[in-house]
Amino acid sequence: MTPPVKAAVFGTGSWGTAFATVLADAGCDVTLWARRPELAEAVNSTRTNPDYLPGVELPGNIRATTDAAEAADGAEFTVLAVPSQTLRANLAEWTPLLAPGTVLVSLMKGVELGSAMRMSEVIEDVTKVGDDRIAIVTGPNLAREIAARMPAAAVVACRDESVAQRLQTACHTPYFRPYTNTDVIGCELGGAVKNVIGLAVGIADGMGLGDNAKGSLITRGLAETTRLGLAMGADPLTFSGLAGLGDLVATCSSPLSRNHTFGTNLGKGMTLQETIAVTKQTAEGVKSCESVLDLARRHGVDMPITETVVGIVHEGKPPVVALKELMSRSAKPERR
Ligand SMILES: NC(=O)c1ccc[n+]([C@@H]2O[C@H](COP(=O)([O-])OP(=O)(O)OC[C@H]3O[C@@H](n4cnc5c(N)ncnc54)[C@H](O)[C@@H]3O)[C@@H](O)[C@H]2O)c1
Ligand SMILES: O=P(O)(O)OC[C@H](O)CO
Repeated sequence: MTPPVKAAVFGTGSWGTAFATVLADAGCDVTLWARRPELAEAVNSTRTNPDYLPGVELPGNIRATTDAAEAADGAEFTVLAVPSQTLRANLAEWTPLLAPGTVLVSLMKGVELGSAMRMSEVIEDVTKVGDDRIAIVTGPNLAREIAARMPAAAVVACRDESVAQRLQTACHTPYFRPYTNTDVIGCELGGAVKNVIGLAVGIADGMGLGDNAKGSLITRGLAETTRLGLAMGADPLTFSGLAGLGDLVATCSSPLSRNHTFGTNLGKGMTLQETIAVTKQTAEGVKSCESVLDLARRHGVDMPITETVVGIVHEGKPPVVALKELMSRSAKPERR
């Protein structure tokens, strides 16, 4: 009998823990790295993650540790599930510990501030591992639903399709259906920009603007994501798939989305500081809206919804003023 695939998951937050559950349910032997000893201890002794996924029973083949070397040892897949803006510093510590030949897997949906790098680019930059050994997982995957074993499809993307297929097998369960893709740029952009559009839709919901506004923002949000993707060499078809439309719909319609909820609070009139204070987990779009706009400018792409979100979140623009500006932009054909 072949031994189980060994996977390490760095990050014991909502998605790290939920994806560890997927891997374990698919038969992998999973080691979960946690920052805090009390959380690692709680995972091992109660088989739950009381801080991030209370009430969800974790499989027996997940073991938590705060020892990064122990987690990384022998892992065929090294999964990274930390906030996008801390990844570079985290990886600098973990790189010497990585198992030889391991495939690095990003679960993150953000763009680095300053460098405007996608997460796979940060991973390549820090570890010097080739892009044929860097994969991403993305799609409509709200952690709490996945942890409850509710059905979802996902995308596993890697430039090397055979690596994507290995990862697909390692995380395929009766409730989690991963599809492979080799368009890493498109898949990563879909995941990062949908958080920004999720903020915009949340703001509109909080302002009570209705479902036509929501449908319009989702569609025009996808249009500006696709424009950026095209300028960066992505396959435009990726954006009508799970990493694009699929994730946008889930994020923009679910109260479980942190980005959507963050936007809703702003739209209802909370200040940025008040909204941050009530947000306990990572809402990537809050920081990545600036790096996505940076990317758009570097590529000469117009992204009015992203620009509007940056205006509201980082420049103190009142949502009603931002709405008026967005609606009074010059008239144009839909496909431009
Ligand atoms: N939660 C979801 O439904 C979901 C689904 C798909 C993708 N994602 C993406 O996965 C990534 C992680 O999200 P999450 O939901 O697990 O976030 P989370 O806020 O639930 O957990 C973040 C984890 O990172 C750790 N962390 C925070 N600061 C750190 C630091 N400086 N160094 C090391 N670790 C640190 C926290 O302790 C926690 O374990 C994000 O990019 C998010 O967009 C989340
Ligand atoms: O909670 P959010 O807004 O980070 O969204 C979670 C996932 O990315 C949805 O696919």
